[in-house]
Amino acid sequence: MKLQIQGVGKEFAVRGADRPFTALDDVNLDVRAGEFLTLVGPSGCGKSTLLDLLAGLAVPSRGSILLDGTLVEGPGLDRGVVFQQYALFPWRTALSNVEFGLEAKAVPKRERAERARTYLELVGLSGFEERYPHELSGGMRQRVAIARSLAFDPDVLLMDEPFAALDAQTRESLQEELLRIWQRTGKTVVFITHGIDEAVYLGQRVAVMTSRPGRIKRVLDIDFDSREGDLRADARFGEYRHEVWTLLRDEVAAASEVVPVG
Ligand SMILES: Nc1ncnc2c1ncn2[C@@H]1O[C@H](COP(=O)(O)OP(=O)(O)OP(=O)(O)O)[C@@H](O)[C@H]1O
Repeated sequence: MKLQIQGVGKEFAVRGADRPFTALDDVNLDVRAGEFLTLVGPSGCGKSTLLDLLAGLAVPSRGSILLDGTLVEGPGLDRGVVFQQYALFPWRTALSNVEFGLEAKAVPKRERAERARTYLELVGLSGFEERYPHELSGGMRQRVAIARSLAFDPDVLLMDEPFAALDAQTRESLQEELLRIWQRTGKTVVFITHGIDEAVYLGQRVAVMTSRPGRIKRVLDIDFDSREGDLRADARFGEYRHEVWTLLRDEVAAASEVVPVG
């Protein structure tokens, strides 16, 4: 197993409330090496909280997270994180943004530039190396962010709604590219999304979360004969989509009934 999430809970202190708020409660999930797992759930169910825990940006209140059998205790270069907002350095060019992670790994300067070029090419951005973030479109910036997280060659990619801010067409082409990159590199990917189509299209498994507190409600295997061609036109795509939709509908209804503590 690449990642093991075992009995994980996360509480937050809430101003003015005498009890803490339970964002995650007893989350159990294993992610296999080389797997593409998507995570869906109603708004506020704790998806980003769970990703922060996997990234080591926060610590669980209960339970543990293991990466290759070792307890995750902080961020590390074995995990690359891509957020919804591009989080690029505005004063650095695309190339220099991608080189950033390599500086942390003490890769020599010449090799850094070469590797950064290779990854920019992989995400379809050859010719844009010297552009600054403000000179790139939203989709291009997100490609740079992906190239940056791939460049230092992490085993695991953690992605928090990376395509949510993009228009439908750009999103679809980036989804396709991400699948291609995943197939080529064999990374383990955990991908959070609001989109049911996106979850079914990208994931080999889709984990559906419950609302408040967040738990894993069900993990569905998405089993297409082949990932070539137009998956969305496959009859089974519609069936999986409906299954996830039904699981989510109950949770969204439950979430809207609950009055938040504090
Ligand atoms: N630092 C914090 N302090 C207090 N509460 C927090 C904190 N971070 C998150 N929460 C609460 O924990 C719950 C889960 O938040 P989280 O951002 O993980 O949800 P999400 O599923 O990613 O939501 P969305 O889909 O809307 O992005 C929310 O109710 C949120 O208000």
